[in-house]
Amino acid sequence: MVTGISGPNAVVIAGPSGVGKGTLIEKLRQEFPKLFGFSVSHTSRAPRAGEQDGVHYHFTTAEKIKEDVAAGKFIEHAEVHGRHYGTSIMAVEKVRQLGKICILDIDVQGCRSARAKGLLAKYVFLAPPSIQELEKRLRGRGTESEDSIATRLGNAQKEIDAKDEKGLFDVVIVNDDLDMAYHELKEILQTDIDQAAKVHA
Ligand SMILES: Nc1ncnc2c1ncn2[C@@H]1O[C@H](COP(=O)(O)OP(=O)(O)OP(=O)(O)O)[C@@H](O)[C@H]1O
Repeated sequence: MVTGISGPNAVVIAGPSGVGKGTLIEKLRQEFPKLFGFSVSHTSRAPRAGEQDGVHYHFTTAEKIKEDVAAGKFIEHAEVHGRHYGTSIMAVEKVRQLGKICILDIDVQGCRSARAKGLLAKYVFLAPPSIQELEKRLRGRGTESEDSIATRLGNAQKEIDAKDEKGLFDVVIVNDDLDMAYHELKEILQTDIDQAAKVHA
């Protein structure tokens, strides 16, 4: 259970790849540069040139991450090519202590885990107007291979089905018109934005 009493709650944004999570997060950060922050993840991979411990990542060992995951200290974790990554409850709590709204861009499984850990947050699901439009956005972004687009679309329906899971999301926003979706997102976060704005006035 996250116990921080001061500072705004976090915001969890989930939704299929290509729906526009990054785009909306960027809009929030541009409009409110001081009010939003990201948690620093843990990783067992070695730092790259210029990467600072505690800034870009908390660099640690696979054993320590596994131990902390077992102890329930992580909201989500994954092993990718033998390297461990994860978001600790403490890392999210640190952002709150700075008076900022911590943005978590995580998948549905990560949301379930965050809920189970009692992470205080607004849980937002971002849905595409249709699968066809999602495909169009993934292609339009120009970052994915055909294989990658197929994988992402294959995963999308399962993610979208989770939007109605009882007790998981506080709100579902359909990202059809970008400005309207952004307006809805800000409305959901208004209390937290006001709280963070007081700290950073
Ligand atoms: N409302 C919208 N209408 C049309 N295009 C949009 C809209 N929102 C986002 N896009 C475009 O769709 C593409 C995918 O958006 P974005 O990269 O933000 O998705 P994402 O959910 O963050 O994906 P990923 O999970 O793969 O990082 C981008 O090219 C973006 O400009």
